[in-house]
Amino acid sequence: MRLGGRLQAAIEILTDIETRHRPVPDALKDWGLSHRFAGSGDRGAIGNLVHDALRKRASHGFVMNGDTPADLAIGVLLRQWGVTPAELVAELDGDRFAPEIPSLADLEARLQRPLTEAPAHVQADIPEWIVPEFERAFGAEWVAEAAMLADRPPLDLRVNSLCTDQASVLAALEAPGAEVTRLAKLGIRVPAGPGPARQVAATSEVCFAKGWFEIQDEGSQLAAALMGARPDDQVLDYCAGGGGKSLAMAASMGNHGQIHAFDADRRRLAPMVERLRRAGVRNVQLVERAAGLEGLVGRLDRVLVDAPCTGTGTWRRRADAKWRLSEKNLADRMADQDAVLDSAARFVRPGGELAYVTCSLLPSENTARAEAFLVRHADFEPIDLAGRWASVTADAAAPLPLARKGLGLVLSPRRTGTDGFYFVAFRRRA
Ligand SMILES: C[S@@+](CC[C@H](N)C(=O)[O-])C[C@H]1O[C@@H](n2cnc3c(N)ncnc32)[C@H](O)[C@@H]1O
Repeated sequence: MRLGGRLQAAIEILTDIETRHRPVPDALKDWGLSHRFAGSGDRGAIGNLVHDALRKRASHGFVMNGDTPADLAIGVLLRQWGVTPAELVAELDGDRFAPEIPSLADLEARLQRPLTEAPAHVQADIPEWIVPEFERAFGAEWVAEAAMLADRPPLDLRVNSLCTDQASVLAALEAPGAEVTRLAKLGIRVPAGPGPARQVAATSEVCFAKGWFEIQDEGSQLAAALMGARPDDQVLDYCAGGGGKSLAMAASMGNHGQIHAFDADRRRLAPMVERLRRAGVRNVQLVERAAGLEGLVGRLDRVLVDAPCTGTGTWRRRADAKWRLSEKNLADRMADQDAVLDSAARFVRPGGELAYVTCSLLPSENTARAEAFLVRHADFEPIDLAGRWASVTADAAAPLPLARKGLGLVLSPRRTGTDGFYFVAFRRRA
C-alpha cells in the first residue's frame, strides 16, 4: 500500500472508533480481517497512525484547526512523522486510494499555528476536567509530565531470572536498539521506532516460548521488586489479574516460599496458568474463590493490592482510554480502591507488610487513598522506601521518586522513563 491507502485506512478506523465507541485493538483487527491483502508493514503503519492520532488528539486538533479523523491522521504525518505538506500533496497526487486532503496552501497555513497559543490542557494532550489532578500531582511540571504520556512507548521485557539472564536474552532477540533498562535490574527495553516502523514481535521469538522473558513495563517491574519479597515469604497478590507481578515476585523469590494469587474476577487469572508453566514458576498458587483465602487471615508476610484504577499512567499504550475517562469512572475507582484495601489488609500478619500499587498518576487514587487508609487503620504505619528503592534499582544514583505531596513513590515517563505507577507500603504494627 502507498501512503494514501494507509492514510485512508487510518481515517476509516478512527471513524469506527469514534462513532461506534470501539476499542482500538478491535477496530484494527476488524479492518485487518476485511482487508486481507494488507501486509504486516501496512498494518503496523496504519496501527501507528491510529495510535499516534489518539495520543495527541487535542494538540493535533488545535494545530490542524479541526479534529475529524482526517485532521488527526494528517496531523500525525505532518507533526510527528516528519512529512512536509509538499511531500504529502505530491505523494497522494494521482493515488486513487488516497483520501481528499486540504490544498498545499491550506496545510501550510495550518502548520503556522503555534501550539503555545493553545490552552494548557491542549498542549498537555489531556481532558480539561482532569487538569487539577495533574496540577496536584506535579505542580509547575504538570504540562510536561502529561505531554510525555502522549508519546509512543517502548516495549519493555522482564528477563526471567529463573532460567536466564539479560545478556542471553539480548543476544537471542533480533530487536534493533534493545538495551538493558536503566532502573529495573532484569529489564530490557526495545525503543519505539519512528513513523511507520513496526514494533518488534517479541512474543513470536523462540526464547519467549522457552520462558526467558515476559512483556512487562519497567515501572511494573519496579513495583514488583519494591515488594521486597524474600524466598521464604508467604505472599498474597490480591488483585493478581493476568499475573504480571506474581510472576516477577516468584522469580525474585527463587521459586521458594509461596504466592497466593487471587482476583475477584477469577476468569482474569486464566492466562496465568500458561504463563506460570512457560516461566517454570512453581511457587504460585491460584486462588479462584474468596472463600479459599479465609485460612490466610492475619498470616501473610506481604500482601500486594495492585488496585483497579483509571490507568492514567498507561495512556501511552491505551490512548483511547484517555478521552473516554469520566469523573464518574474516577469516583467509582476510588471507592473500589478503599474497599479492596480494607479487604486485603485483613490478611497481613502483625509485623507484615501491605503494598498498594496503581498504574495511575492521579493523587485522588494514590496519596489520597493511602492517607485515607491510614485514617481507617490505625494498626498500620507507612514504610520508608528509600532503602528499598536503592536496593532494587540498577542505577545507584537514581533519585527516589517521592510523591510531590504525601506518601509513596510516583513513577512516570518523565520522572523514571516508565509508565506511570504509584507505590506505597504499610507495616502492620506488631
Ligand atoms: C491492575 S489489575 C491487576 C494487574 C496484575 N496485578 C498484573 O500485574 O498483571 C487490577 C485487578 O484487580 C481486580 N479486582 C478488582 N476489584 C477487586 C476486588 N475487590 N478484589 C480483588 N481483585 C479485584 C480486577 O479484576 C483486575 O484484574
